[in-house]
Parts: sequence; C-alpha cells; structure tokens
Amino acid sequence: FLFLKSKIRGYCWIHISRRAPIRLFGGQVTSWKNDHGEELLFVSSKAIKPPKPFRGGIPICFPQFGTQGNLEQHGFARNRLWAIDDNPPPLPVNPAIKAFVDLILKPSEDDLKMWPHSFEFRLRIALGAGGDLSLTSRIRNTNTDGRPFSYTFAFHTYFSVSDISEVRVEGLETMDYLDNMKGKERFTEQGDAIVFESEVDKVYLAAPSKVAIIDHDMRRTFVVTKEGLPDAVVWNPWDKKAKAMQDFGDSEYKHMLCVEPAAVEKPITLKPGEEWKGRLGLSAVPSSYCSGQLDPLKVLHG
Ligand SMILES: O=P(O)(O)OC[C@H]1O[C@@H](O)[C@H](O)[C@@H](O)[C@@H]1O
Repeated sequence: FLFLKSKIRGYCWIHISRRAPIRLFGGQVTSWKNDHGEELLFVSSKAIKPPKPFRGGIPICFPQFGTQGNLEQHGFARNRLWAIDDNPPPLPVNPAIKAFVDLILKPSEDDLKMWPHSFEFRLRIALGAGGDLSLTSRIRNTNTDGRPFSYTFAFHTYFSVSDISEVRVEGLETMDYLDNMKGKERFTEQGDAIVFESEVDKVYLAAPSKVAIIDHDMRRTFVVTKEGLPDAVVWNPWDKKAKAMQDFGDSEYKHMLCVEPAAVEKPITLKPGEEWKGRLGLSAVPSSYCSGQLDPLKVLHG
C-alpha cells in the first residue's frame, strides 16, 4: 500500500508504510522511525492540539520564516488543514522511493486577506527503501492579476538526540550566519564542528547541500541534504527559553536539535505561472568511533 488514512483524536493522519505518520493539520510529518522502531524525530510531550502549531516533527514555515514580515511567526502553512493531492503533476521517478503521499495547500479567503496571493503548495513526502525520508515542496504562483510574490521558507526539522551536549554538527564550520539572538547581526563561524553549550538560534547562509548531525551517545549520524534551499537554521532553546515555552517540557531541550533547510536571507520570488521546488532529504546512519574520532569528510562525502 502507499498510505493509510486514519482519524485519531478528531483530526486526520496519514501513515506511509507505517513508519511516518503525517498530520493533515499543518501538512506535518510527526514521526520517522528506523528499522528497529526507534524514533528519529523529536516531538514534545507537551505538544498541543490544533489550532496551535505542533511542537515537533517537521513543521513547514511558509510564506514567512520567523518574524521576517507581517504574518504570524513562521507563516500560516503550519496552521492550516492540508488536503491529499490525488492528482499531482508528475515528479521525476526516483527508483529508491518505496512509498509516498502528496499533499496540497491552497489559500482560503481569510488567508488571502492576510497575504493577498494565490498559490498552490504541493508537498510530496516519500520513504526510501532504506528508510530515508524526503520532502519535496513545489510552490506555484497562481495569481491571475499578473503580480509576482515573494516568500521565505523552512523545513523546521526537529531531530531527536540523546544529549545535546554530546552532539556535533559538521558542514557549517566557517560559514557566515545571522544570529537571531543578536538582532540578526552577521558573523562568521570559526574553526571546528558546531557543539552546543547554550541557546543557539542562527541562520547559516549559503550552507552546503549536506550537513551531518553526529550523536555520539546514540552512535548515530543524521545526514541532512537540501536542494533549492540555500540557508540552514540551527536552533536549540536551552533551559531558560524552554521554561518560557508553554508547549515544551523544561528539560526537553536536552533531547532535541532543529536543523532547518531554509530560504531566509533572500526571499524567493515567483511570477504568475512560475513554480519553485525545494527538497529535504533525511537519512540516519550508524556512526562508529575510530580511536575516539569521527571522520567528518567520510560523513559528508560518503
Ligand atoms: O516557537 P516557534 O514559533 O515554533 O519557533 C521556534 C523557533 O524556530 C526557529 O526556527 C527560530 O529560528 C527561532 O527564533 C524560534 O524561536
């Protein structure tokens, strides 16, 4: 089967291959498991029900990332009911894909009052034979008045990690970033892999198409690939902000890390009839120690 549809607690979920449930509210993947049934994405024990955004999994930020505009934080797509797209335009066939589902979001009349642009947002969520997960977004400008529109975007991916203090992110060293905690000022990352000792909220600019999250305790490496999405946001709220968040446990920051392929610094502009495509690829591979050292080049370049 390709997917199952079920109704849990009054709202609709879809399951592809029993390994990745998707909430139609938000078009949001809420779980991704490996062959051993281990959860790979973080979901807060305090995540709340619609109409609030769901804290965990992979929320979609569109048409605005963060507070960069007049809309609600991270835009409205994560707060809308998506539909199953029964007849999506074809995407190139990828033989590695085992199962997939297509969703679609179109603006309501109320959305058009807030953001006066007509669009079709198609999202394909696919599982590969080895358990890899991919999300492909296709956004089309369907304005009939000839007007272009611009937006910012992110796949706000929450990874489950054993202990944030033991996690390293490889691939972003020496990159320029905007620090959301310092008024979006621009800095350059120094030296080594990124490690976590306090709150982090950074937008890495023109980040590489592959980033690795190395979880020492779990002996697991997440490999994040991105296409069409120049930036990568890295976020962990740490203890103080965790306590201030209603839908997040006080200590949960220890077990999560957001690495979010995104288009933030330069908004994407589409003319009527134009379509943009962005893709997120996730795989979780066992990482092994070799004299206490991981080889970042091997992680990043196979
Ligand atoms: O609480 P929200 O709206 O889901 O946002 C969580 C975080 O999302 C991150 O992507 C932002 O960079 C942070 O600034 C923000 O705090």
